[in-house]
Order: sequence, then structure tokens, then C-alpha cells
Amino acid sequence: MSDSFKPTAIARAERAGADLRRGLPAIVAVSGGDFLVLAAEKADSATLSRLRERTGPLFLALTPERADTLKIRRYSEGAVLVPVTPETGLDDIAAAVDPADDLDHPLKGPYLAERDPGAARDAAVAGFALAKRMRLLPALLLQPIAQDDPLRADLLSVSAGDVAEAAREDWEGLERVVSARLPLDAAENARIVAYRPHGSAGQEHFAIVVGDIDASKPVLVRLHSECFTGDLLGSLKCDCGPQLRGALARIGREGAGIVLYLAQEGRGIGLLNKLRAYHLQDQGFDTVEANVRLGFGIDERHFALAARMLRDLGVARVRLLTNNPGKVAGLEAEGIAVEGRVPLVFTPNPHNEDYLRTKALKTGHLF
Ligand SMILES: Nc1nc2c(ncn2[C@@H]2O[C@H](COP(=O)(O)OP(=O)(O)OP(=O)(O)O)[C@@H](O)[C@H]2O)c(=O)[nH]1
Ligand SMILES: [Zn+2]
Repeated sequence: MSDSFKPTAIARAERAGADLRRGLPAIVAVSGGDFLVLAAEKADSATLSRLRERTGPLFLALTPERADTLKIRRYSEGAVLVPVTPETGLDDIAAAVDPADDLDHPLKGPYLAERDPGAARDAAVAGFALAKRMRLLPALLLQPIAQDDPLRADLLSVSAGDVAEAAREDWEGLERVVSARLPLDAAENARIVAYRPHGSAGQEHFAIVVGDIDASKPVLVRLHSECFTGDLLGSLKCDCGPQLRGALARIGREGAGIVLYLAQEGRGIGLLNKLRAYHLQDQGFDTVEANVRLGFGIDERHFALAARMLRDLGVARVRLLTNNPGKVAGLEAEGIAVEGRVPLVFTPNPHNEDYLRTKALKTGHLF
């Protein structure tokens, strides 16, 4: 840390992200100009009127995934900007942003996207990254802000680089904080090791280490993405609970191995957004369609953090307990040698049959 307490790039990004979550604007600075950015799902009528009173065009920025759902022509990569006109009401914004009621009303619109959004596009892309990190829907209200605008005094300002740096610190800064004995049903000789990023307010992740790890051979490893509903509540909608317990049981039987319990709930979109996806699944969309409709990618996880934890535990070669070839490729891309794949398949139930079929058909899972 420098000799002052001046906020670092990461602190700026995180403070701005917290303001977005509260429904306040932040400034995103890109090379073509500065933009006022707000999380669209948090906008209320007072905020919208204040923005309308300002000079300068007001846009609704949507991800390409959400734009496709709304059949909006994509003139720009990474973000689609729709002008908010005086006729656009809060209801229209809510309908464009949140798919919860897509089926209750025919598509609003037509929405006409800006053909050449220029720097606003770059600001939107950085804003999406910030919103996703804060587990908000990636949809923004966006308006240029001048260098001499008095409003600036009250607002936090971030650059696209700040946002990227915060995301990187979430895994590059990951460090071991504590390790404790944790006798388990499946293996009495287990320990739990806690990790937390040093320089960001990013998530905590945990390694459950069973037995004595012999790193000269490939180690039996499971990367398990947190699933509150499946792991804890015994939800029948997915296969997470049986996979977690199955992995621990298998590792217990072999006598040694590691489960990484990663805070990547909902394939990285967060629990609340996963429940939004479940609400869409109640309306007939599958797990992949639901993510896309919400404006997210199909899988928002990254594997660098798992690789970092494995390296910290001295592990460079693994046999991976998974049905997901994407996990094998993701871990290999991060420099961990996956020398074998060990399937983790359980009998489906009537509630997760479709989910498992979708995984096999659309995300290449092997069952
Ligand atoms: N967004 C979203 N996430 C889901 C849904 N169902 C389960 N999940 C999440 O998906 C993650 C499950 O990931 P994993 O158990 O690693 O499963 P996987 O990527 O299919 O791969 P393997 O289980 O290793 O074969 C958990 O974080 C769940 O919360 C869903 O319908 N939508
Ligand atoms: Zn699950």
C-alpha cells in the first residue's frame, strides 16, 4: 500500500459497484468520454426524471444476449444501446431489462438501437462487468457527463481498466487465510482451507482436503460450484446435491483428494439471478435459454481461481470428477494437467430430467 489511503483502482471499482447496487449512478470513464451509469433494474421514477432533466442523450444499454431475445438489431459488439425517448416510461425500461413478465405481454418495442454508439458502447461493456460482479442484471441507463458537471462531486468514477483489475484480483489475489480440521461423514481425516482475495472485496472460496495428498500422482479433484438450493435444501431441480456428496464419498473411499467449493452460485450469476432463471424455467424456458433471456452468458464462471487454489495446495495434475468437458478444458487452459475424467452420474428424477437433457444437448455434458 502506498503512503496514503487514497483508493486504489480496485477500491474505486468496488465502491462504484456498491453505489450501483444501491440504485445510485457511478461515472464510467473511457477514452471517448465519461458516462453516468446506473443499474437499470434499480431505476425509479425520481431517478428517471432527474436523468431526463439533464442535457445529453439517455440510453438503455443491453447485452447482446438480451438484445437478441428482444429482437433488437445488433449494430455494435458487446453492447446494444437503445435511446430512451420522452415517451419511454419506467414500465418500458423494466420490461426491456427484466424478462420475468416477457410472456405476459407481447414484446414491447420495436426497440431501435443506436447505429454508431461510439464511446457509449465501451462504457456499457465496462458497466456490464461491474453490474455482473455485483450480481445485478447487466442492463444500464447511460448518459454522457461533461468534465465540468457539478454532479461529479457526489459520484465515484471508474475506468474500464479499474473494473478489469478488480475482477483479476478476485482470483490472482486469492490467498490462503486459515485451515482447520473438519471430520466428515465421508472422510474423518479431512481439512477445510479458506481462501480470500487479498486486495479486493471478492468472494471467499474453500478447499476440502481429504487425507494426505500425493502430488507426484494426479490427484482426484472435484470443482464444485456452490448451489444453495441443491447442496443445502436438497432441491430436485438439479444434480448438485448428489454430485457434492457423491464426490466426497468417492474421495473418502479412495482415501485422498480435494473438493474445491467455489462461490460461483448459478454458474457465476449469483443466487438471486439463478432464482430469476428458475422463474423463467417455470414458464417453460430451459436453463440455457433462461440465462440468455436475463442477459447473461450461458456460463459466467472462470477457472483461474480453481487453478490458483490447486497450485497453492501443491497440485498440478488432476483426475477431475465431472461430466462437463468445459471444466476440463477450462482448467487445462489455466495450466493444470487434467489426466483423467471421472464421471459423476446419478439417476435423474422427474424434476431434473429436462435440466440434465438440456446439459447433454446444449452444453456438451457427458452422461
Ligand atoms: N444459472 C443457472 N445456474 C444453475 C441452474 N441449475 C444449476 N445451476 C448452477 O450450476 C452450478 C452447477 O455447476 P456444477 O455442479 O459445477 O456443474 P456442471 O458445470 O454442470 O459440471 P459437473 O457437475 O462438473 O458435471 C451451480 O452453481 C448451480 O447453482 C440453472 O438453471 N441456471
Ligand atoms: Zn444445483
